[in-house]
Amino acid sequence: MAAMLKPLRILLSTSKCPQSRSCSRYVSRMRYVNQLKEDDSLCAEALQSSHIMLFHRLSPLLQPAERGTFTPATFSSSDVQLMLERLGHDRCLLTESVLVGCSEENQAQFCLDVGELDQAAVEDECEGNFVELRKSFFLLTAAEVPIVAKGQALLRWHQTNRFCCATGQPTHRNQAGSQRVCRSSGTVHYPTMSPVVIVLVSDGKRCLLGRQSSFPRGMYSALAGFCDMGESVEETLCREVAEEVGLEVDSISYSSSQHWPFPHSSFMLGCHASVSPAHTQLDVDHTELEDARWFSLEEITSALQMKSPPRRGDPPGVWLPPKHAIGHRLITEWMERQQSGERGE
Ligand SMILES: NC(=O)C1=CN([C@@H]2O[C@H](COP(=O)(O)OP(=O)(O)OC[C@H]3O[C@@H](n4cnc5c(N)ncnc54)[C@H](OP(=O)(O)O)[C@@H]3O)[C@@H](O)[C@H]2O)C=CC1
Ligand SMILES: [Mg+2]
Repeated sequence: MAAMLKPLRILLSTSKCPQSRSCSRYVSRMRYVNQLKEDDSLCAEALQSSHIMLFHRLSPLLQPAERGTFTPATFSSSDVQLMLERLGHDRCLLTESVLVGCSEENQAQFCLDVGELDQAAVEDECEGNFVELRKSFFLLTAAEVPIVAKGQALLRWHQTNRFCCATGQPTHRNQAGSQRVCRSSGTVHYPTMSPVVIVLVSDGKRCLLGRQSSFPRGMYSALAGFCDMGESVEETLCREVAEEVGLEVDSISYSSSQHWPFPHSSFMLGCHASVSPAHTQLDVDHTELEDARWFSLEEITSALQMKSPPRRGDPPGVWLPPKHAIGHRLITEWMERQQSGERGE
């Protein structure tokens, strides 16, 4: 029987706001990660005693956790090296790991794609399953999603940027995987994200959601659109709302942001916007959206309570984005504001 890899149960930590925790620990962690990005030999040393999350063709390895939940499987680098040897693979694959952060205990965290290995054999060794990233978003906690999304996005970037777009020559990564260099021109390439504005429009009593034909059945979300070159967030927001539903917004407020790995790393800037209750007639661009409509507070409240998407044969119901998506956060914020406004009246 194959020797099983013993998973490490560690607290996955992403960067936290300096004011929210002990400042000095946060500062030392951030500086350590920065050093690892800049110093290849320090990073190679850190890799030898690091924690590693595994992916197979960009799907993260998950293991069952308490009460029917799942968690990203994390292993020591020596266990990963032993597994690579047992499966007849070169230990060198380990150096293709990408740095994703560092634990509260200053232990470097890496992600490695073992797509060259037999998927079932790795799953057997590790007592877990590789789960497609979108699906894994429904299984993981809010603390685990960002680091898994970051790991997948970085691994994808390396897989698709092996050649310099200016010279056509191969590019070479640094040990942390935070950049690739074209040695023939000296150009340094960094991982990129496309800025996207996502906006929840309200007329004071209702909020506006749309759906693309590619969304799962019954799912509606806030309007979103990529920023054009040279645009500000405000300009993108006004243009997208005008293009997609034919409305002019009166006011805008920023909510929060999120890295979104689908389909190719967007940087989502989440906003609320209001339109005049006198100008709410929609003129939907059906080349962009299959449907868009206004939703009452009651409709949103009951849609947020749905635990699973509508199945085939169920009565048509509205399904909102998963709880880790910024679209979900904007809708929840709007609902809470409406409820507190109502209570205050
Ligand atoms: N996290 C969340 O809650 C949500 C996230 N999103 C994400 O927001 C993103 C943008 O939303 P969407 O409504 O599709 O955007 P848009 O309304 O801008 O429409 C998408 C189209 O814009 C064009 N486009 C322009 N710039 C880019 C670029 N940099 N990358 C890709 N396409 C571009 C493409 O057209 P063409 O193919 O004709 O060139 C594409 O089909 C999506 O990737 C989606 O995953 C959306 C909703 C919720
Ligand atoms: Mg759009």
